[in-house]
Amino acid sequence: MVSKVLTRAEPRPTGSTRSTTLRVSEVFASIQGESSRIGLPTVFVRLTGCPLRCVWCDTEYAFTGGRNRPIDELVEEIRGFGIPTICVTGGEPLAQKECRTLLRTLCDAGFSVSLETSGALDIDGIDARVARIVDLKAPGSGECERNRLENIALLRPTDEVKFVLADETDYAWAKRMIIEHRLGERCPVLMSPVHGSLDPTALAELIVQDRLPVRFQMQLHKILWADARGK
Ligand SMILES: C[S@@+](CC[C@H](N)C(=O)[O-])C[C@H]1O[C@@H](n2cnc3c(N)ncnc32)[C@H](O)[C@@H]1O
Ligand SMILES: Nc1nc2[nH]cc(C(=O)O)c2c(=O)[nH]1
Ligand code: SF4
Ligand SMILES: [Mg+2]
Repeated sequence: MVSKVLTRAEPRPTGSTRSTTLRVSEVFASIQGESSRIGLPTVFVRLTGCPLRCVWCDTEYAFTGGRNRPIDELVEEIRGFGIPTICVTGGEPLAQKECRTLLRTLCDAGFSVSLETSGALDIDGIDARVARIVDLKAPGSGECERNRLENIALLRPTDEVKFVLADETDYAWAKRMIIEHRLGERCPVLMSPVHGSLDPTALAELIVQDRLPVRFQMQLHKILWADARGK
């Protein structure tokens, strides 16, 4: 039998994840509370930092802090949960350019990966195996002018567009966006009330009344665990 003899260290593959780090706020297992994956046991990777300031953001603690973590160490921790479904979120995950390396590495490792992103950054070039959940920020968020409308043309059927609505003015805006950009023809469209702001029943009634081709959602984890961190 011929065995391979190593006489010197093998060169590292380019794009090594050993030296590549990401600033990470938290890693935890929970039930997916949003998107079409709602209800699935999921490992969440929350990256630190966000260039937006949505007035109703429920994750302000992720704007700062966290710690720098090598991607390979992060993937090992994720593997340790024994859950095949991963959600990379933040903060705004795409604000760190190495987020794309993490997404690819997780896909290569066989995980089913989704990404929660604000829609303010370029979603081009992200590994095609990732389900991109792209928010379109309504006026009530205070960040509407940050929407990167070029992202719409990049959406695939495996992605999702999401509207988080604070009031009926936001709803009317979202309805116009869906019609104007024919969003329903590109991918599933989600609509949620801002937690504690727009009455969920009122939103549900509007959707039925207008026959909107969207999926209504409420954040399942808040029904289960209120505003607990790491849930
Ligand atoms: C915390 S953000 C992180 C990912 C990315 N920055 C974004 O905005 O999509 C994750 C999701 O939570 C939603 N979210 C944040 N605060 C919320 C609230 N008070 N009520 C309902 N959804 C909220 C966001 O709209 C987004 O879809
Ligand atoms: N359970 C649970 N599901 C979620 N889906 C998306 C979340 C997020 O913060 O991006 C989230 C979250 O924070 N918790
Ligand atoms: S983009 Fe996401 S993380 Fe950033 S402020 Fe808005 S909801 Fe919060
Ligand atoms: Mg959350």
